[in-house]
Amino acid sequence: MAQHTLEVDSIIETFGYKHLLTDIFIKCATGEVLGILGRNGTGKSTLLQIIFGSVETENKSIRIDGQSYANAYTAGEKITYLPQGSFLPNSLTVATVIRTFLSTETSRNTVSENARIKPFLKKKINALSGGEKRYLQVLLILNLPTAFAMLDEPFSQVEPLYRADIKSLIQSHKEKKGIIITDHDYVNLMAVSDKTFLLTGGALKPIQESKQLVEYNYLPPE
Ligand SMILES: Nc1ncnc2c1ncn2[C@@H]1O[C@H](COP(=O)(O)OP(=O)(O)OP(=O)(O)O)[C@@H](O)[C@H]1O
Repeated sequence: MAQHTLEVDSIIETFGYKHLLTDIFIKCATGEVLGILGRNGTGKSTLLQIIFGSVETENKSIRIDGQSYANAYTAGEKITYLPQGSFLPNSLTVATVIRTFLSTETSRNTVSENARIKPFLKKKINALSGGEKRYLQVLLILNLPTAFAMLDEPFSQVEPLYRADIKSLIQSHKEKKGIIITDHDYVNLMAVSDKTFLLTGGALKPIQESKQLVEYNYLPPE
């Protein structure tokens, strides 16, 4: 199996007087899931978009397999990003979306045959519930042939049984990818992540156990 490495550092992002990101260092390899927690507005989505290349920043260093990228999304099959909001066109059917989004027969079949998706193939996207849409999007993104996938709130709007499925999907796809996720569901995020970080004060702090989340004022005191 091909091994890939994503290295991120030297990111500086400031909005007005607000220093959002100042001290970021990420190293992610094939087979790893990195989880990023953080309070609302600490910059998690902005960080993922900077890595992807869809948000400009004052300074950054994004390297994949040692090569620097200004806009990693332009670099073919290197990296993909699940945004926080839906990217699915409402007027298309699920079957059409799968055909349009995925280019290989194998990946199309994998998604179409998924037990949760199969009953919806003829439905239009706007007829799916929020959680059904989220599940489909996670499945599409993970089935792209990229070396890295970044998932912004994959558990959002999703019922507990779907969350368990999404955790299994992430676990199975990490065999071939490096995966970075951010979410407010810290229990599922920590369960699926090999390494967890808390984004606070512009920096990523390594988290080994949930009591540190209380110390950093992310979780209320028990
Ligand atoms: N283009 C912009 N101009 C000014 N401020 C911005 C811009 N984009 C983001 N921000 C601010 O940067 C901060 C971080 O936003 P971001 O969406 O990255 O946070 P987040 O950690 O993902 O939050 P949440 O958990 O609520 O999704 C917010 O305070 C937001 O208002």
